[in-house]
Amino acid sequence: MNAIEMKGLTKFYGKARGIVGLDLAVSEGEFFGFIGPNGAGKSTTIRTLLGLIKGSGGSARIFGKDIAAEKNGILMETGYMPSEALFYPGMRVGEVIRLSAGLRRKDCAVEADLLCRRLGLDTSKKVHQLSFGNRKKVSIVCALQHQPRLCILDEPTSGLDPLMQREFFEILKERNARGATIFLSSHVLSEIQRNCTRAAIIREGRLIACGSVESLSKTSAKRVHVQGELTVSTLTEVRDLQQTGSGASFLYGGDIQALLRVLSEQKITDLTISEPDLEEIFLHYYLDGGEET
Ligand SMILES: Nc1ncnc2c1ncn2[C@@H]1O[C@H](COP(=O)(O)OP(=O)(O)OP(=O)(O)O)[C@@H](O)[C@H]1O
Repeated sequence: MNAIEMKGLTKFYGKARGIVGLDLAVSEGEFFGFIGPNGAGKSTTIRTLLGLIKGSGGSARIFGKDIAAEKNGILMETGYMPSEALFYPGMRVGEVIRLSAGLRRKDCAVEADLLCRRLGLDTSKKVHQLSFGNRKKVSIVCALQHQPRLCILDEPTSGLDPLMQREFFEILKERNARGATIFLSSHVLSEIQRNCTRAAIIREGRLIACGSVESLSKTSAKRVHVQGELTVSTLTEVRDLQQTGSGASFLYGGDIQALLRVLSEQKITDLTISEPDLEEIFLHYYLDGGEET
């Protein structure tokens, strides 16, 4: 069963583009990454998907239910963590967490306590006195305490220190191992590469790639490191050219024979051609125009 299904999902803010014609399906049990730079449309996608803002076209389903018709039922089995961590000022952390559990009409006290201990969150503090990172922890507890079937997390790790990020992903992996579907938006490609099995890339409101993290890394672009004197001006499809002390490094998306011909005519002493990592794939899709899906 698909945990998430979008067909032609579109949102315009007046005349301004939010997202256009998104087709995306995420199967139940997946750990899915949603990648895009600032303003690409990640939050708009998530908010439209959850019915928090009204779409301008297309449809969205969660566990087969139409978001427009069955919003309350869907929200009961979904945990949503927004990218901002905003709460009513003056409330204590424990009160915010209990209020959030109350919205689900569920006693989540045991799980909330466990999450707070794992994240090192002091429930007696007032939320407005917390740092951004600690407010993000409150959001995590609110999103996960009712042990939802689907966790939709919008840039969840921004503001968390590296130790907390590690603990957070441990928690998500445990949930995922128990069957929960994780849908996570991020700019941090290394965390998508480490944790997700599939991912989609969004650019200017449109999906430009979707597939296993492994297959996304296998685009035509290669990372080329060369030692020695190098001129690549005769080659097209060269991106992200960086001169290093003794050579150069660049992303190459063109014909490999043309590359080898150019390199063979130059005074190079060493050559490495490797698969780019997700960080570099992202550059390929954004600098190069990428490959449309
Ligand atoms: N309330 C709004 N009114 C008008 N335009 C909006 C509104 N919210 C978002 N947009 C526009 O929609 C587009 C997508 O924004 P969105 O916040 O979804 O991107 P994002 O990928 O989540 O970005 P970020 O990583 O910065 O959070 C942007 O061009 C943005 O300016």
